[in-house]
Amino acid sequence: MSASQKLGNTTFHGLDAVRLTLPDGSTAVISAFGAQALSWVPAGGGERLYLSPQANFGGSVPIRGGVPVIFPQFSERGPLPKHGFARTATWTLEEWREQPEAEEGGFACAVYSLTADDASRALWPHDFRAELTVALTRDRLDIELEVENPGSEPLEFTGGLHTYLRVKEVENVTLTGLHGSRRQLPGSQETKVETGPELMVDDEVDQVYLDVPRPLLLKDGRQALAIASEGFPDVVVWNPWEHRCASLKDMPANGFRHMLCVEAVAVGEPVVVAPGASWWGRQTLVTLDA
Ligand SMILES: O=P(O)(O)OC[C@H]1O[C@@H](O)[C@H](O)[C@@H](O)[C@@H]1O
Repeated sequence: MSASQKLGNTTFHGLDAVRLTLPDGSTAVISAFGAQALSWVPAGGGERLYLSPQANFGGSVPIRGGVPVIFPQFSERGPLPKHGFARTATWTLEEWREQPEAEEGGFACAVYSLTADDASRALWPHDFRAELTVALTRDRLDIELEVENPGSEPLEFTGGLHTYLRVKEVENVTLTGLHGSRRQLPGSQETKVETGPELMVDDEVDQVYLDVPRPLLLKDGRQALAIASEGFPDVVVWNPWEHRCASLKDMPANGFRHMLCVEAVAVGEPVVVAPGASWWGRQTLVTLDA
């Protein structure tokens, strides 16, 4: 099955989207707007991505939740709009496939592309081709960003996958695997080694961890998630907590209780892609539920 001219096989809150389904009942939904995964439900389980009930699906502002693609600038660390322009661009759907007969319960994927155009060049005067692939297999979601440099100068960017994980109650969650990594202090280049054996969230957290060995493990009661990554050296952990959440128009007042962003990013050092070369980074989520 291929979608040639269409932007998906369904709509989601009015946006063109692809819904991937496996024979075991696992599903994922990805919108062409932002090439953003908006839902992932492994077989027999519940939703694992947080999508704000007040998210704006108008197609011009970022969607609060799922897995926004941050490119070519992380946050406000440069002159571009916050988190770059890829999350507010409509990507081209190159292909979607469902292979229910594939080994180990089937395979499904959707592939999107985004290339430089007049609008992107006005902000960022570079040629590029980005490809975002979302692959669904049993118990597992892989999201991969590939960036090609068709230009004649090196291409430099920061960015990543801003994954909003759904949790039952954030104060009861533990994130393991950051111990020993360097944590960048807010607003500075200084770093401190993380000494805690696991991260617990009981206040606003907005931290960049540099060169983090993977996988990480997120435990949420009887649910657990392994968070692996290749190509993205750094991790951002973000929860706005009560006060900042109240200032976000597209989050309900208690939204912060049900989400934790564990982002696979390249932030400490920009990615540099040589002319004619390409780079890729991937985040893999695997359910390990009891
Ligand atoms: O509200 P936005 O633009 O989606 O950003 C959300 C958060 O994204 C995180 O990645 C940043 O570290 C935070 O500083 C930021 O607040």
